[in-house]
Amino acid sequence: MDVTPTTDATAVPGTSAASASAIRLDGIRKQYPDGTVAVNELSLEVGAGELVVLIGPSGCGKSTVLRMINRLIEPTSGRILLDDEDITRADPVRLRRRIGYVIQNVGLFPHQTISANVGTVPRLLGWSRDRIRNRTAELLDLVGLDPGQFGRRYPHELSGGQRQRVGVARALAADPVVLLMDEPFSAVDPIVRTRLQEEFLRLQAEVRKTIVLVTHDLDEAVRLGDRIAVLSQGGRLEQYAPPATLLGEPATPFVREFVGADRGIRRLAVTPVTRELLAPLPANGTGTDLPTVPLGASLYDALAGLLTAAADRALVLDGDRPVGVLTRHRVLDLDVSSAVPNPGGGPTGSVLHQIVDEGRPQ
Ligand SMILES: Nc1ncnc2c1ncn2[C@@H]1O[C@H](COP(=O)(O)OP(=O)(O)OP(=O)(O)O)[C@@H](O)[C@H]1O
Repeated sequence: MDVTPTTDATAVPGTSAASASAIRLDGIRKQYPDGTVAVNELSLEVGAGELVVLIGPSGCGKSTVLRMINRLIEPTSGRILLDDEDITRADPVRLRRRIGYVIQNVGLFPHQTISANVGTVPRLLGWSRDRIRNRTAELLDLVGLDPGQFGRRYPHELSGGQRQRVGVARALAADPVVLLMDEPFSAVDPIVRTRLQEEFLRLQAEVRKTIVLVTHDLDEAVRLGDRIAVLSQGGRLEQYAPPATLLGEPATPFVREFVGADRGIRRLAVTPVTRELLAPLPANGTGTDLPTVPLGASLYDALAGLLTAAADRALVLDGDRPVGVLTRHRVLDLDVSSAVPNPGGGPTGSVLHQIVDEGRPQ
């Protein structure tokens, strides 16, 4: 993706860290008129520039929380703050111009070109035509779509993945302080989805928006989230933690069950190979036939490399320099030793051992 960082946010606003706001949910509650309590007394803080994922079973109130932040749904009680500003009573229309919103299936206007779709909010804000044109081209570039090629097309002339990228570009158009994303990648097939997630992570590294993203997909949550909030019915916050903590130390039986049988494997995907895990290098001249793993790679990738090579040990490289040896058992034992007490009979590292040992070429 051709990414051009913007340093002067007043010239072409849009991609500066300064344009992200912290969010604080302070005891928010939503009771619908029929008596359903969708969210009960939820408090949550999201740092400026942080990507937080809300996850939980269907009907636990994820979308309600998201839509309370941009006031598409009015909280019954509680407060929502952007930085230190209480927005619970702010004008919702003006508020929504500061908050980008990306939904499943994007919701592009079918009879408008891609450029016109991306320029929707800037037009509402009364920007000049030149400024809108420049901004639209910049945003399309940023999400990996050539403005010359795609700007004049209509939504039906794009693939699902391309439309999803346009949705992200449109949400970023007026340099929102917050981006809300409700199942943004779920309408595309798994391969496109993974690619969009990777592109999105690169984009976020560039724009550093404060993002709250709702998903059903734990892998997506683990891949994208700086922190993950697990909700159970009634918008109850079960745990709010970085992915590795959530997988390694589920705080409640609900979370343990929710993160499921393969949490050991998922956890490996978010844990890097560090020097502390390494055995000393083999004696001079030996070990050159071992598979190699870069320092900092995920333990999951390291283990996959070991299994592919049918090897018990890999040489770990810092750049070109070998710095130690990672053994298969070290990876698996690490998972065992860090597993939480497991009275519910859920997964432990020993399950990992079993999966790996049974799946391994003899
Ligand atoms: N307008 C409404 N009136 C009454 N109840 C509602 C209304 N909208 C949502 N609910 C209920 O509030 C609860 C939370 O809904 P919400 O859409 O926030 O859940 P969710 O976690 O986003 O679900 P999903 O993952 O299935 O999209 C559900 O029990 C739902 O039935």
